[in-house]
Amino acid sequence: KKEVQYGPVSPEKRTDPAMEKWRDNRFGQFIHWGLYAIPAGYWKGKYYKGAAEWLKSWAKVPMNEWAKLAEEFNPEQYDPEEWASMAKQMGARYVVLTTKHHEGFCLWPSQYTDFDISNTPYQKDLLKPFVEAYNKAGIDVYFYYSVLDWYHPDWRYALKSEEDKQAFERFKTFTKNQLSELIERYPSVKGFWFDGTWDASWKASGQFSYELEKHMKQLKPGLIINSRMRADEWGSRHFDSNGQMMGDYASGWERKLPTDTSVLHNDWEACMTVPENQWGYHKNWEGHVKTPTELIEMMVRCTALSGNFLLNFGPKEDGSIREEEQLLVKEIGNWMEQYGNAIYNCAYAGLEKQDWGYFTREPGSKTVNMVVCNIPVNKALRIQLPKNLFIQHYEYMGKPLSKLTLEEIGKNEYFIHLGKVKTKQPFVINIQLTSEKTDNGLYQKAKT
Ligand SMILES: C[C@@H]1N[C@@H](C(=O)NCc2ccccc2)[C@H](O)[C@@H]1O
Repeated sequence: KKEVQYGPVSPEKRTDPAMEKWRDNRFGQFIHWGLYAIPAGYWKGKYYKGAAEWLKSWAKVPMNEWAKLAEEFNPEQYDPEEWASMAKQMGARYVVLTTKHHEGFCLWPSQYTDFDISNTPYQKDLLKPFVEAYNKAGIDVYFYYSVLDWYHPDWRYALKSEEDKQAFERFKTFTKNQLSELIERYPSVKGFWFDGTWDASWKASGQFSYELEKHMKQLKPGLIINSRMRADEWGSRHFDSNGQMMGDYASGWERKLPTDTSVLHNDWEACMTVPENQWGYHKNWEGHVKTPTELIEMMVRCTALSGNFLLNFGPKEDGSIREEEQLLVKEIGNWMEQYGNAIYNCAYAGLEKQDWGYFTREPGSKTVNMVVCNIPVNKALRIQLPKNLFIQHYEYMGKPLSKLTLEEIGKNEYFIHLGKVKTKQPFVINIQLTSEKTDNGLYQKAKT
């Protein structure tokens, strides 16, 4: 065991209402919006296949040239009410918006930099109407904030000299000032999604990130901060040198999902792109674009392992939403309308995973949701229950797709026979579990 002075600020599994709401939300909308949406993956007529919000890096654009984009930023079609209504239609219960990405451009008028929305043709604060619109829609607002800042003269990747250290001290003060400003200007914000914290300079600032987390939580009690914000004084990130999570949920799951129950120890969230790797708007998506069904299945997998799923949108420079993303709003929204109760407030059900899909359960409920993503060729869904549990009842959630029958095939082992079922989307079957072996559903057919 190492002596860690600047490790966790809050307990690993907070039980306060704000954190309980974070867990209950389960499904969030990520929004990456900034100057990078203007070039949208192209620079001087050349196509860059890398992530569009990193175009400055791929095209090796000097900052004074990149910063000129601010002179063009004028999103006439920006309508946060429309964005909020789409998010609500999709069934997202929280949103995470990039207030400042690695480029350093701020969507709000910050008193600590001139590289912000006030120095664009648009001029007005983009954040205030966004927060109001989403809160009005009943959606919790979180701010993404990149520590890494390509614009700020005092940013340093590493602290190699006394000059570096002095510059980075100024940068840390700037960072603390901006974060305090965001909390003071937008007090209904529920939390922060930190990014851009992988460089040596931040890994050498464990005590600072510890004190910054404390400071922010003093400014706003209940604030929720992701593990990616933190390093400890030994340079360990997300988890301190003794393996204790720092921050309120593990946020290392970027474009990848966990595959086993080892994640259950902490709250966690996976963030996901629709194409293989684009967060900011790119004019031409290359390669595989995930279908609504694929994304629904990812969301279900997260819920089944007690985690949140954060699906990314990249609005265009004018504030409009691309076709592919509008389709997701509609398709995922339809699914959530029917089956959202298998996601919201739900978590790991404690049952052995089966090939046909996922179990989810609202903690404490007798009802287990079986989310079927792969219908077996024998049309039978295998269930293996712990020895003291039996199936008391079973039925489709929502619209019945066929006549279900239950067969006991072994010790606490069952098949639910689907019969003839035709569907294009995952569907849900609810089972009621009981601990006494009464008419455990087997005799259900006898009643009808
Ligand atoms: C949430 C995403 N994180 C940003 C990113 O830079 N990811 C790439 C990356 C991930 C891990 C280590 C270094 C770089 C992307 O631009 C998105 O904002």
